[in-house]
Amino acid sequence: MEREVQRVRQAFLSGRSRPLRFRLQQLEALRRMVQEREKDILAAIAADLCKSELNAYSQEVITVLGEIDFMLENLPEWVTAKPVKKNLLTMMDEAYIQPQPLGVVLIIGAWNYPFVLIIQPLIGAIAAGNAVIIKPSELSENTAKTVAKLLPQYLDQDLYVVINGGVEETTELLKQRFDHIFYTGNTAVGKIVMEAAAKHLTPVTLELGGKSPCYIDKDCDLDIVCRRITWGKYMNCGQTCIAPDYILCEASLQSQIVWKIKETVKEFYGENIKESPDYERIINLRHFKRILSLLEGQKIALGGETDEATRYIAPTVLTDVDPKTKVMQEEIFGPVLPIVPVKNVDEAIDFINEREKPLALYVFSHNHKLIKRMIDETSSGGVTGNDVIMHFTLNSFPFGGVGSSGMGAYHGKHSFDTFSHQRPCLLKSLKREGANKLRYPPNSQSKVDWGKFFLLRRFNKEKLGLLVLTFLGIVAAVLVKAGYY
Ligand SMILES: NC(=O)c1ccc[n+]([C@@H]2O[C@H](COP(=O)([O-])OP(=O)(O)OC[C@H]3O[C@@H](n4cnc5c(N)ncnc54)[C@H](O)[C@@H]3O)[C@@H](O)[C@H]2O)c1
Ligand SMILES: CC(C)=CCC/C(C)=C/CC/C(C)=C/C=O
Repeated sequence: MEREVQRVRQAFLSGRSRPLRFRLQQLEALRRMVQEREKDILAAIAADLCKSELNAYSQEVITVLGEIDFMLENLPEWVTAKPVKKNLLTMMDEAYIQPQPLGVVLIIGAWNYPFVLIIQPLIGAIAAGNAVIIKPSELSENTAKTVAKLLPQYLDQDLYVVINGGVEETTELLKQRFDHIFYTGNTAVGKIVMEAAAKHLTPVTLELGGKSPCYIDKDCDLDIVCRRITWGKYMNCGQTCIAPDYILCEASLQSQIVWKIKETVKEFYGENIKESPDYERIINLRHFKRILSLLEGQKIALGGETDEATRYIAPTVLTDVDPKTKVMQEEIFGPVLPIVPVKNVDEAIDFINEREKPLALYVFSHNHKLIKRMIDETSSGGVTGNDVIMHFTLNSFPFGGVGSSGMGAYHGKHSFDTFSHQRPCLLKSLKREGANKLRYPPNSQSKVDWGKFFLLRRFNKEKLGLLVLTFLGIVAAVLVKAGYY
């Protein structure tokens, strides 16, 4: 492991990942890989998650292709140095911010969207000029193997390396020194990753999970609300980090919500859900049993049918759920939707704020003010009003959690920034030493006064004013040089 990381570091130190042209070439090669090997990629995802190729394409491949195109279009602008505002002391100097790669980045992926969750951060890391080690999830082993086979056929083999393995290999990997670790997965392992990173003072991005609430106001169109929630909750069989985890609403809305979700489930997946190509399965038996245990003692208003042999759990809704029960204590990550009755929006806001900060928050209402209030008075990684999931699709948004749902963010320019160091560069001349004397010892009251003038005074930005100030600066420099101070 150590040798492998060392090999990638040597490749980074060769400097070849840095030129813009190289980054663009690698991103184009990655796009070619996705386009030419689409069938292999879709087959692998399908095998891992019992997902139709159409769904794998729309949920994972489109996102990746969109992200690559966005990078190719914008990267030339992002990599250029950006001049910054100057003060009177640096007026004649060159001051700019130069984004630079961090070095060797480790990307650890999760199994539930096994392709996009490693390739989307990879795109950002390549765009920012880094070398990358990718550790896909061992639970989605078909995608892990496919990515390990395909990447070296298209990308630089020393700069971008896939290492497959489970807990043992990841633990070994985490002992190595990286310049950034980007981890996607559960919060408990997030803490392990952060602890390992702390040993080398390595910065981390943690894309974690949580219980994302969904508040339904009585002033809304329940048909549309329930269709959107059904889509977001049961997509990927509920195994989506930003799926609505539970519903908060007035008790009287529950029966209508159950009825409308039932109708929508029929519309989406037909009479025999097990035969629908659009309904996936639970990733493994451990998760299957974990999800079943959440149903114990609950009032099942819809679904509840299961089949252990195929790890099938029907789209399920629970009503009148007691917040103290197990289903409300952990992220569900399966097709089970509890409804917790609350009296009103005030109680919903308190309910959300009494718990860990979620990765996403959803609120449905015709009342725009109520939506704004919910946003103002709560915290979550992201929010979508009157829909679910959709904030994920906008790459102008930073995607990430807050508090226990994660730290840092990515997508589009945010990925580029995450994997870059914004290096401040000030280039002075060895001339104009007169003005510099102001800061050299021995100090004096008049030097302090000039220092205050140069550094603390706020001026309006009119050009004329600046000219006057520059003139004053020159006079001060001349006076200092001539020894008047
Ligand atoms: N925020 C996001 O973008 C996002 C996306 C997907 C999933 N998630 C969250 O991830 C969770 C589901 O994923 P998961 O954690 O079951 O995925 P997982 O089991 O695939 O684990 C994630 C990664 O952590 C590694 N890992 C597991 N145990 C480890 C250990 N002890 N030490 C070191 N590494 C270890 C695995 O090898 C894997 O690569 C949910 O909580 C979900 O909300 C978040
Ligand atoms: C809008 C469509 C068709 C797809 C969105 C795909 C999606 C929800 C991807 C999720 C990726 C992600 C961060 C998953 C977390 O578990």
